Amino acid sequence: MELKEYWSDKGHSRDFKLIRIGFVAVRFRWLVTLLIIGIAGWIAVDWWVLDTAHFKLLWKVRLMTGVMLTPLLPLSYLCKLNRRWMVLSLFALVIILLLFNLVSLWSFRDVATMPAGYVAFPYFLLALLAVLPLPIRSGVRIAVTIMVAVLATDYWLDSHTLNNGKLIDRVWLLLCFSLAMIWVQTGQLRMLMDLYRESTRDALTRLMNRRLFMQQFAAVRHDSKADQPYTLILFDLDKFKRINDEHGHLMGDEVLVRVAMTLMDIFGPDAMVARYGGEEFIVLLPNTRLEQGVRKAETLRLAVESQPVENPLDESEVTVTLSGGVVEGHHNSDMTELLLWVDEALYEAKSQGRNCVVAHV
Ligand SMILES: Nc1nc2c(ncn2[C@@H]2O[C@H](COP(=O)(O)OP(=O)(O)OP(=O)(O)O)[C@@H](O)[C@H]2O)c(=O)[nH]1
Repeated sequence: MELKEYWSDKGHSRDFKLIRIGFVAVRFRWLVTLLIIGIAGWIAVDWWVLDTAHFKLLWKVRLMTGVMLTPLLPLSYLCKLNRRWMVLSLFALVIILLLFNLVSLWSFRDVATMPAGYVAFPYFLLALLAVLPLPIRSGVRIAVTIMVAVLATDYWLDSHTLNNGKLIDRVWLLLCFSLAMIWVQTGQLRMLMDLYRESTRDALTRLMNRRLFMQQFAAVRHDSKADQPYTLILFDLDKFKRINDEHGHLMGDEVLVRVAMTLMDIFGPDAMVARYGGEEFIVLLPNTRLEQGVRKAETLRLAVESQPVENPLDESEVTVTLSGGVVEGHHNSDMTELLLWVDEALYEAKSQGRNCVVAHV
């Protein structure tokens, strides 16, 4: 995992972004529910520990905060669909809670006599936000917003000076909590990413699996413009059963891994390469015409044929060949039909004696 994957979600795949946002939305909803209950429920503690005049002011502030937080519950369902909504909801949550903190601290007037539980709210908030699997950049933004707001509140309510021991203690403690929050958030992001990779990658070749490929295929088809065709190529290793039978399954596995690496080398990062089935590989080339797709498929076929695979056990070598079918798709093409046609083209290549590429026209 690269550092930039932790830093921001820019490099994340569209599919993973949606999954992460869905995950954040559910946790966000629970967080808001917990805060509404907790902030309103604390009225009982206020009644117990505060004098009547103070209590009469603070219970209204608590109820008002609960009311302001409530619209975030339905908003969390929109977050699931769109990153902007998620950012907006998180921002609204932090601002409402910082306002609550400001009014609650202001209501004490004399900061020196304030009970510890009330001063601890910003730390509690940082701890709660750690449950969200956010990239470091988002965590830093949240931490900076909370830190600036808390220090400004302190400055305004307390001594009106920045040269004050208590303020330095506050900064130090806020920094520690912020770092802990970012550390836990990144850990959650990493866990989510690992789980996602395990569920979308083929265990042997590390190519994307069929499930993810079909999602990506649907997305490319949906996004492609009328004048931007894409090409689908289906490859199948020739007489692969014989390799397994004559050289063992370990060698068969080695062949699959080597072919997967050659596929990645030839088609590059813009193509979507997946293991479609046992010894079948599928490639989607966005913004590519049929002739270009056929040329690329030929390049791959020649590369595989010219690179014998070494047996990891006895260092003998096996020459492998594959056949391919190619089809061109458009934004209004039917996915099932395209898959059927590419399969027919591959079948035709097998019928023509294997080790060749056939285009569906
Ligand atoms: N080693 C290994 N073999 C696999 C794997 N997945 C599928 N196979 C084998 O792939 C073989 C596919 O054989 P067939 O479908 O008969 O096709 P073929 O021998 O390639 O013949 P043609 O496709 O007609 O050229 C079977 O023997 C499967 O056991 C795998 O992950 N590892």
